[in-house]
Parts: sequence; C-alpha cells; structure tokens
Amino acid sequence: MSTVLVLNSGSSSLKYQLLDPASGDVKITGIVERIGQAKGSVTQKADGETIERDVAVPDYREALAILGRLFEEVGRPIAEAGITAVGHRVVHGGDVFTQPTLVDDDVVAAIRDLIPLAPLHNPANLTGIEVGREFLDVPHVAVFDTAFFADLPEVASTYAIDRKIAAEHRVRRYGFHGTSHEYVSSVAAAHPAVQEKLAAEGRTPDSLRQVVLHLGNGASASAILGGRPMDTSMGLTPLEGLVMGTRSGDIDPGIVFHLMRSGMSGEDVDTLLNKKSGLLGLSGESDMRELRALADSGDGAARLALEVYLHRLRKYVGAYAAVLGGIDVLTFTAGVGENAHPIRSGVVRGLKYLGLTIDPAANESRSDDARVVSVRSGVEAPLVMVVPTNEELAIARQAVEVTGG
Ligand SMILES: Nc1ncnc2c1ncn2[C@@H]1O[C@H](COP(=O)(O)OP(=O)(O)O)[C@@H](O)[C@H]1O
Ligand SMILES: CC(=O)OP(=O)(O)O
Ligand SMILES: [Mg+2]
Repeated sequence: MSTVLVLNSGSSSLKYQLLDPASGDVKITGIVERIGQAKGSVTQKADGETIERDVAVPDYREALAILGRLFEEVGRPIAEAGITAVGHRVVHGGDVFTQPTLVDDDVVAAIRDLIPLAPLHNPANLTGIEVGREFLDVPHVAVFDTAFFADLPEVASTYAIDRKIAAEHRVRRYGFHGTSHEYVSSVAAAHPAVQEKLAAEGRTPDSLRQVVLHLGNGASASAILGGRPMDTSMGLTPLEGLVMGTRSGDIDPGIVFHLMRSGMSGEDVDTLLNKKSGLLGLSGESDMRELRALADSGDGAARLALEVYLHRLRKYVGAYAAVLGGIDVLTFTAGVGENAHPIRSGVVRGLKYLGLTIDPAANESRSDDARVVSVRSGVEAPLVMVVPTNEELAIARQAVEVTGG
C-alpha cells in the first residue's frame, strides 16, 4: 500500500492531500488560501473532522509549516504518517520536462531555471519541494502542468514570430492545467453516455472530439481528439487565453508597448496583467461567488465583467469546434466550472448552432460525480458535461508510477 502526500501550489493557494492512489482513499485534505495577502485561511478535513481557521500566511514556507502543525493536531505527524512518496505539482516544465520526474538536485535547478516563464507559480512549487525534501526522506516526484501538452501539434504550439528568436528564448505555446485536462477528458471519455454515443455512431474512441473548460482562478480551454491535445488556450505562460480571476487572458500585445511608452515599467505591466486584471480589474472582485452577488445586486461593472468572461468562453468553444471539425463533448470543470451553473448555461446559450444544449434541471442539480447536463435528445446529440477535476489523485497516481509503488 502506498500513502502519497500531494502538494498542489497554485498562484495564491496550497492544496494538499494525503491519500492512497490505488484505492482513492483520502486521509487528509486541505487548502491554505490567500497566501501573501492580508488575511489568509486554512481548511482541513481529516477522518470526518473539519478544521477551519483564519491565519496569516505570509508565504509558502509558512503555508507548509501550517500543514505540518495541522497534521500533528489530527494525530498524524508528518514523519509518522507512513508517507511513501510526495507528489508535487509543478506548473512550468518548459521543453525540459515532459514526464513525471523523480526530484534530485539537478531537477530542482532546472525547475529554478524555468522561473522566468512562470514567476507566479514555479517559486511556490520549488518551496514545496525544498521544504518537503528537508522533512521527508522519501522519493519526491514532480508532475508538470505542461506535460500533457508537450506534444501539441506544431501548428498549435508555434507563435508567428521570428523563428530564430523564438528558438533562442524557448518561445512557444506550452499549455497549462494539463494534469486536469488529461484527467477530466479521460473521465468524460469513459462515461456511459459518451460510450453509448460513440457506439451508436459506429465510431472508435480515437475520433472523440472534446472541448474541456477548466475554470478556476486560473482558467484554460483545450481541444482534445481521441485523448490527445490539439490546442489549448494558455501559451508561453499561464497568462494567455480566457479571462481569469486576476489575469487578462488574450490582449493585443500592442497594449504592453503603449503602456510602457506611457511611463509604466515592464514589471508594472506584468503585475497589471497577471494580478490586477481579469475579473478583478473589471469589477473589483476576482472570486466568482462575490462577483455574481455583485452582478445580481445590479452593479454594472460586475455585469460587464461577466459578459466579457462569457463572450471569451464562447469564442474559444467556437474556435475549438473549428480546430476539431465539430464537438462531441463539452466539459466544465474546476471551481467555477463545477459550481457555477449560470456560467455553464451562459456559455452554452448561443452555441445552439453547434448542437449544444443545456437541461436546466440537470444543470442546476448538485453532485460530486461526472454527469451530463445537456438535453438528452438522442444518443447522437453532442453532450455537455460537468466533471469534477482531481489533480491531487492524478498527481498521486503518477508519483506512484514513477516510484514503482
Ligand atoms: N459555489 C460556487 N459558485 C461559484 N463559483 C464558485 C463556487 N465555488 C467556488 N467557486 C469559484 O471557483 C474559483 C476557484 O476555483 P479553483 O479551481 O479552486 O481555483 P484555483 O485552483 O485556480 O485556485 C473562485 O473564483 C471561486 O469563486
Ligand atoms: C497554471 C495556472 O494558472 O494555475 P492556477 O490556476 O493554479 O493559478
Ligand atoms: Mg487550480
């Protein structure tokens, strides 16, 4: 039996789980949120007991110290929890890492070299690896967000800029949230409704055309054919593509030069686009729950922010229908995609021409299972689904594959 500790550091949170990847049995699950902000918080569930606390979390080192103290509190000190391996989410693997990788000093150095390509994420991932290796003398495995997209077709990964400069600076579209896109698309592909549809049409699984919308704080879309990525919305960095909590997604690159000529520094523009834009920049709220409450109360800026968010999503679904030659399954996942039914109906409304529909009762019902939320008008109709992502389980499974159990 293996017991894996998974550390999933996002741009402002640390999610963690202690689990057995073979049985899927989760012993401890927790999240430290709003790291580096004025007021942080932690929520942990272990053996049916929930701990919820407001705590100051100045940085990732402190987030990990909190994790250590909470493990002790529930009677499983880290050193005695029977941990056989640690799986670390690492956001940027560049062109160096395309597989889950056993961590050693060289791997740490290579992840550090990639910091300029993911300044919001890789430093946090590295802190997790460094602190983890100090405390736990077991194999540590890095699982990269970029790995699933390593073999994107060249036509999707290539930016139309000078080839020599692109090669020299490793400028290409890498794609992120790959662990989630891979996991969610494989769960959707295995769903009975999808299997039934393929069988009714006499098709093999390698012809299945999926669009996955991972809508969390960071957000990305992918076009997947037969389990292989054909395109994705994030690029060199996790800034491109959809409108996100604090990131702009697609903009005219000319905006950057315009702002810099107007007196902003490169650093200022970077902060603007990564941390002060997206839903936050448009409405003052990055959190979808707060934003929707604001919009419902009649706030014009919040309403426009939601419309811009939905407009961008519909554009990407349409674009990926073109990339794939049609859509068999459109899947929503992550915090917003799993929970915000008005966002799902808002996206699908206006995509009727692709045959996509929403069944209001199914869409508004709650469940932790993968499910169909489109109108069941015949086995051959395209499906709209909600599939809860589980990056931690996927990372734990890959960690065990690398360490051999
Ligand atoms: N019940 C809900 N309704 C609407 N939005 C929700 C709900 N629960 C969570 N969210 C949104 O999900 C987002 C966070 O998603 P998550 O996948 O946890 O993000 P990340 O992993 O990028 O930190 C936030 O915008 C939050 O408001
Ligand atoms: C890559 C990325 O955007 O990650 P997150 O959504 O965790 O910020
Ligand atoms: Mg996430």
